[in-house]
Amino acid sequence: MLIPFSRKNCFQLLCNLKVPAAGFISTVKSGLILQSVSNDVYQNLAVEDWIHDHMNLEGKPVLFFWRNSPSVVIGRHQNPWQECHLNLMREAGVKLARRRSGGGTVYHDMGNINLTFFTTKKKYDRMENLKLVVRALNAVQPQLDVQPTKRFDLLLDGQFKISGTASKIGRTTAYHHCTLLCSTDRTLLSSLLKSPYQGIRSNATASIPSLVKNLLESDPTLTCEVLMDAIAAEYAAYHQIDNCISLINPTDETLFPGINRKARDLQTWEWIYGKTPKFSINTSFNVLHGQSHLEVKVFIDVKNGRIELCNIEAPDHWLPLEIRDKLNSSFIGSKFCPIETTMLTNILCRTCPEDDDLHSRWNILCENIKGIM
Ligand SMILES: Nc1ncnc2c1ncn2[C@@H]1O[C@H](COP(=O)(O)OC(=O)CCCC[C@@H]2CCSS2)[C@@H](O)[C@H]1O
Repeated sequence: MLIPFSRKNCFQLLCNLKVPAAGFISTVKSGLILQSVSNDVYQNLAVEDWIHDHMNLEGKPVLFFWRNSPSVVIGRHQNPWQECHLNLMREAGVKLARRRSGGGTVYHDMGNINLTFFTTKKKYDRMENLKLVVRALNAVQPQLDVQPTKRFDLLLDGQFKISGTASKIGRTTAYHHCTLLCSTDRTLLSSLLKSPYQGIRSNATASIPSLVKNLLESDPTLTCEVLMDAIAAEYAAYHQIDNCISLINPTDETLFPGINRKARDLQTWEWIYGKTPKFSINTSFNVLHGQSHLEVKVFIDVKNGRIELCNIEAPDHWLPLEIRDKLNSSFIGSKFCPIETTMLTNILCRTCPEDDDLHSRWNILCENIKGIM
């Protein structure tokens, strides 16, 4: 990829600084346009946290561009089992991240641009930011019909969503972040954002699905680089700052002291799954027994991502009551997660009577339970 002159220039400027780089970041004069060199969703979300927590944005707004390798990003108060196809994501190596802002679930890949507009709380204005993006899009392609909606989405041709918005408002500073679909894999997007898990009840925020489209499908010249350059130019003109994009490395502790810790926190099971609002599952599956099918019912309550209550109901002749009771009680307190369940059920299985038939039923049951995680 060719780095435009303005980007390379700024990067060199940042690298050649004599003063500590963190000093540079926090002593910005009038505004700054940053772009991450990382495609790691946790590292990029950590940059947002860092700027939000450490920068004085008074009179110095910041625009941050970032792109990620394939990831699903859920809102702060969402339930990943309700929002996405976790099994498919594991198979396809797609990361799951929980962001600090509210709202719905989106899919990211290198064809999706994320924009974060950092301001003081007073200057926070999502519509103003979206209008700026629309002006930038129309500057490169005047024929594009893009409009912001009341929900702060951007719609192409009045019906296709090309951008979704979320925000975080702190005590003094705030950020508005949004996506921009340029050339994302739409097939993967829609298959990953469909939950196969049945019978979940919760008060978690639900996403609002839309028809989506990529800008590149309307005009093949609208690559991510072209779009970022156009938005940067519009932002620079609006804020009367240099049209210069500074490349930043989100693992650079000299620039962002403490940032790697923030990225690690965002990657923990406790944050991604453990912050899911309390939910319950009421489902069932059929198992083959001789020539007929039997129904196994499952009721599970999950709090902080851990099983608080478990009730597996199956006919006694298929699974003896004492074994079911053992399974139900040993699940309590464990993570609602297939890896932990595999470990737990393997250990428990060794305590079962040595009976091949029983072991095979046990395996069927455990595979089905893991299938709902
Ligand atoms: N990347 C992307 N861009 C736009 N729309 C998308 C995207 N991925 C999925 N969707 C569609 O939006 C809905 C969810 O819409 P919903 O309105 O529920 O949620 C959002 O829009 C949240 C936007 C969060 C933006 C943050 C910015 C940086 S980190 S993530 C989903 O079901 C799809 O139909």
